[in-house]
Amino acid sequence: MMGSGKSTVGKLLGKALTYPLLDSDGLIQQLAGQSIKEIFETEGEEAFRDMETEVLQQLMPFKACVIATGGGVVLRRKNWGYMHHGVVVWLNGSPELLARRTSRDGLKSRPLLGGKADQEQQGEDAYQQSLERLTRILEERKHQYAVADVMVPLEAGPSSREAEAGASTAVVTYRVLKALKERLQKDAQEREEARNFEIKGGNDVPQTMRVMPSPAAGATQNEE
Ligand SMILES: Nc1ncnc2c1ncn2[C@@H]1O[C@H](COP(=O)(O)OP(=O)(O)OP(=O)(O)O)[C@@H](O)[C@H]1O
Ligand SMILES: O=C(O)C1=C[C@@H](O)[C@@H](O)[C@H](O)C1
Repeated sequence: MMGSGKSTVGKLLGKALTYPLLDSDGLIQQLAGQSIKEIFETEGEEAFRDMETEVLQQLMPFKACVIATGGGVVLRRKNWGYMHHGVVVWLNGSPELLARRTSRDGLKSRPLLGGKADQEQQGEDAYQQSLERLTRILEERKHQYAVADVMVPLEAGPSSREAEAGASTAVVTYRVLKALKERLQKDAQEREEARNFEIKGGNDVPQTMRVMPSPAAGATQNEE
């Protein structure tokens, strides 16, 4: 989602893993020679989504890297085919937290939050507008985000002094690393268990697994 910290956390995660960070929004802007806001305005959202899918496809063969995708990448089934080549992380923050961050940054560069190109909105109005849109978008997408391999909450503990801003980037990055490790260990364990299956019941092939003559063959025999 917008403002969840994909670029910020992605950078720190890349450092911790010594992997490069590839940012799909950044690559689209470089290739198009336009900002995301301009692409939405001149070519429309569908054209932007096509570019996003194209960039994702190009990034698919890369291994040992962190990819920060745009938040709308979950919308196309085809994109999941590409994303499942890696481990997909959902940075899950409340609309209130995301609205605080995006409205503080200004909405100008975020077309889906209704930023106006000619006028920067900040303060309470920008917060309310951002909150309303983020709440709707998250509601629409939450089932798609839930397909991610790993979900990491962005909220800080209730007693924390950071409650308003959410957990710090360092804490979120630590949570991502921990969740990734647990997920990869669980996958490895499941693979190991699947490999060690046992065949019970001696050498006899169960009735249900025997190769039976096809009904068509039977019909031919009866006709003779
Ligand atoms: N853990 C954090 N604590 C406080 N502020 C944060 C944290 N993570 C990100 N931010 C701030 O939130 C804003 C959005 O972060 P960032 O640009 O990394 O998000 P994004 O998910 O890449 O956003 P978008 O998809 O809209 O480009 C930035 O101002 C960033 O400094
Ligand atoms: O959530 C979204 O649909 C978007 C998120 C941003 O990263 C950009 O990819 C773009 O503004 C759209």
